[in-house]
Amino acid sequence: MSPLRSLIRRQFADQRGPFLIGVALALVPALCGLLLLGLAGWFITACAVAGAAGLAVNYFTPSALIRALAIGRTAGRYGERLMTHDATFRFLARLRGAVFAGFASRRPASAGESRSGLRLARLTLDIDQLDRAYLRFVVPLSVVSVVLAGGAVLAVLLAPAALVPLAVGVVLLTLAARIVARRQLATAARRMEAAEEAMRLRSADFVAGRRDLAIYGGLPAATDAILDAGARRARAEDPLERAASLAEGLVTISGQLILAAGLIVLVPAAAPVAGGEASLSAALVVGLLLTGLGLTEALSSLVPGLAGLTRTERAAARVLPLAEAGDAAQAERRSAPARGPQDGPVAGTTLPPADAGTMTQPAAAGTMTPPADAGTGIQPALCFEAVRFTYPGAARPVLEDFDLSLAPGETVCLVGPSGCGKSTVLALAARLTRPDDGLIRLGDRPLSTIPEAELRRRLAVISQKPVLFNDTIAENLRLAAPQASPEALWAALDQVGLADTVAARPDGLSAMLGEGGAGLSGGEARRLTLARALLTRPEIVLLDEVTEGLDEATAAGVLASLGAFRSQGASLLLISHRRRELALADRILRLEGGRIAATA
Ligand SMILES: Nc1ncnc2c1ncn2[C@@H]1O[C@H](COP(=O)(O)OP(=O)(O)OP(=O)(O)O)[C@@H](O)[C@H]1O
Repeated sequence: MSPLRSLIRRQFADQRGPFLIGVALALVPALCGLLLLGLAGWFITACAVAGAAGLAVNYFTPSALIRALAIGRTAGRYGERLMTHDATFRFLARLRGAVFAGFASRRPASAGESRSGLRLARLTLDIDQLDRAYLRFVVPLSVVSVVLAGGAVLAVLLAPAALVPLAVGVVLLTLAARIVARRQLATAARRMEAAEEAMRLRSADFVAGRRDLAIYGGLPAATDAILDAGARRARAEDPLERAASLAEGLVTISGQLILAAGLIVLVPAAAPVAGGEASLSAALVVGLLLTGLGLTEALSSLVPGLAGLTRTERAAARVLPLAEAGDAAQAERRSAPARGPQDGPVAGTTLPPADAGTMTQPAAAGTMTPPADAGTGIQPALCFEAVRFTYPGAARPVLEDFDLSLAPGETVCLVGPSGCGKSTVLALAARLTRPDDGLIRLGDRPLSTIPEAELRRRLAVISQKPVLFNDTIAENLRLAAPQASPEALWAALDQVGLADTVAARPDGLSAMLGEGGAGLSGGEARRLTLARALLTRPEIVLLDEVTEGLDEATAAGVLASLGAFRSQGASLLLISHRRRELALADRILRLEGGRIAATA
């Protein structure tokens, strides 16, 4: 099934009632418009004929009908817009949820997947494009089909000869649809999207790197690169625009042919037959001809939908597989509470106390409880067993036969030369990527079997680039714990030494942060992410060079905040080269050649 058809089917299944009511309501203004034109034509002609013949004419009833049709057309259009747009936006809102759930559930291409922001921007644009399928294609096509079917019935009843131009008109409409759905246009649309992507990427690079570009004299070349992508976009758009114009022309010609069908029916009927009256009055003929003119207007409503068809189809082809993956992920999440005890704690259940040293969770069915650490007899909080990991396309694995064990409440610092795989260890522990071989356990369960929501609650990742959003301090904190009370937020801020700073702001917790946490210093931003993580009382905290780029005093403040996790009983796995972090560690592990080479 074509992506467009799948999309329409999905919307129909999602919004069955509003979908059909929208189409039915769209018929009201179309039919009122047609009747209005016809009645007005008839009325004016009838008045002129009556005036010329000196006859009286009842103009109250037609005037009232004209007014009623005008009101009906306006009200119908309002109702139709309300219903069709509401149905579409509700459908898109649900689709967005499924698409982003699908996006989130994908296996990351690699730990360092880049440009995901731009990919999301593309996806957002794609979803916006999908409103056209129903609003600009299904609704006008349904109206035109009903009106043409009505015209065909009239032709059969009044003059079958009129079916010929009517049929030619329909053939031309089909041709117009075929022209815009041509395969070559899909290629042009692909080129246009590639050029748009290049424009967006180059513009983003231009904005992010404008200072370096200015220093090294690269501004003109960067500007030319953006303009070049713009020119490529314009060239790719050309065939699409030409096809749209051709389709518009064909729709107009088919409208004229349908008008010709009207003339074939009406003109002979207006001619007086031998020895008698004409079967249709002149006024009625003018009225019906104007109705035919109105029909050409209805046909032209198809043009925008036809012109955007290729892009809508391509957008649907990209979005729908993600939406299906999202449906599956959401269904899995919904069914999670119904699972048996073999899956361990599920989202919403209370976790064991943060003192992981006393954890006594049952083992997952089918998985053996791993032996406790032979030396201490304590179950490790996090454990890598013979893990191998290779980046896609890389010649050699980064980690090979890699073992690591982190005891409950322990702080371990991972050191090693640049590129030896330290960040990869954190990415694997956070399940941002998965090992090729070997096993990673969180407590007594394989990491791969832990439901996503539970994993994110039990394990926090804090990187050297704090991720903060353009929102209030409270909402930035509640990202981790949406139900957290203001008291809990203040307590977390207090634990990282930020409570006084936030309290000093006029808006306190409601103070807005700019993009990326603008409005906070580097140290404050890092401490805010620590406070956010504290709210979930994680068992494991993974920290990647958290004091990088901070001066000694600020770094000391951030490191002091880590004590709050330790007092909650959490295990800390740090990556750092700095003496100040090493001093915190219970153990220092040196990673070299894909495995732990030394322990201190
Ligand atoms: N997304 C990726 N795709 C392919 N190779 C990658 C990717 N990310 C990292 N690598 C490679 O894997 C190796 C390990 O990278 P990693 O970032 O884990 O090292 P690191 O020890 O954290 O380095 P640093 O101390 O410089 O941050 C490096 O050789 C790096 O080039």
